[in-house]
Amino acid sequence: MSTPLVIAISGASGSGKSLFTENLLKEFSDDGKPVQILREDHYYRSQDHLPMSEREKNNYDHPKAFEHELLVEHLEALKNWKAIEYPHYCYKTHTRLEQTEHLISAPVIIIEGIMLLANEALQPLFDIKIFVDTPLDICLLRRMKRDIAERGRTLESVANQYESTVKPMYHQFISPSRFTADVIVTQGGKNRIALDVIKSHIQQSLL
Ligand SMILES: Nc1ncnc2c1ncn2[C@@H]1O[C@H](COP(=O)(O)OP(=O)(O)O)[C@@H](O)[C@H]1O
Ligand SMILES: Nc1ccn([C@@H]2O[C@H](COP(=O)(O)O)[C@@H](O)[C@H]2O)c(=O)n1
Repeated sequence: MSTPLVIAISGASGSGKSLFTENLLKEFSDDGKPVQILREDHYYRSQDHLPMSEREKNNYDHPKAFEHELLVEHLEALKNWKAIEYPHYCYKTHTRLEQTEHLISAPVIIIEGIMLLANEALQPLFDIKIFVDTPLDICLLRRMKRDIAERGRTLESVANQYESTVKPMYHQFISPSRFTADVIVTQGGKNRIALDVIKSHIQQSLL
């Protein structure tokens, strides 16, 4: 049996990574090819030991906020057709959930997240590296809507976090990581041509 193909999808928060991933997944679900999806956000470090007031102050846009060691371990296992205990994360309480999910490997594994291309230890595990490149002002507007509707944030907290960590960390870590990508996707999660090109490359690799 061949080694699973691992596709990393990165870019700024609100750039359209999740939508692009969902749309790519649909392409393969329609064809009946098993695909497994992972999210880097699930690997945010547990903060059970800290009170909420401390958790709220954390810099979630620094590479150290993620337990990348565990993600490396999990990707290595999946590449060897072994199952993993996939962590789950809660943005409202800023910590991991107690329950994990037993996840089996698949011929295609897609992982999406902001810091994937900024971490050297992860690079050898990726077969295709994609960077979703969306202007930051559009990312901010999308993030505002989403964080208020889905992640229990206020307009003021989104604006403060954006100025203090999201924007500076984007320029320090995420934006430079685009140069390690194989493909840069403009127009966010709905770029039909990018989806077709990547789908066809994956199909060729699976032959
Ligand atoms: N090309 C697009 N056009 C319109 N809305 C989009 C587009 N791409 C993403 N969105 C919307 O923007 C929001 C953030 O996108 P999402 O994929 O969650 O970003 P990310 O995963 O990069 O943080 C979502 O509500 C999504 O539906
Ligand atoms: N407790 C947390 C954890 C993460 N964030 C923010 O999420 C962003 C990454 O997720 P996307 O789906 O937007 O890519 C990142 O920019 C963190 O600031 C948070 O606010 N709270």
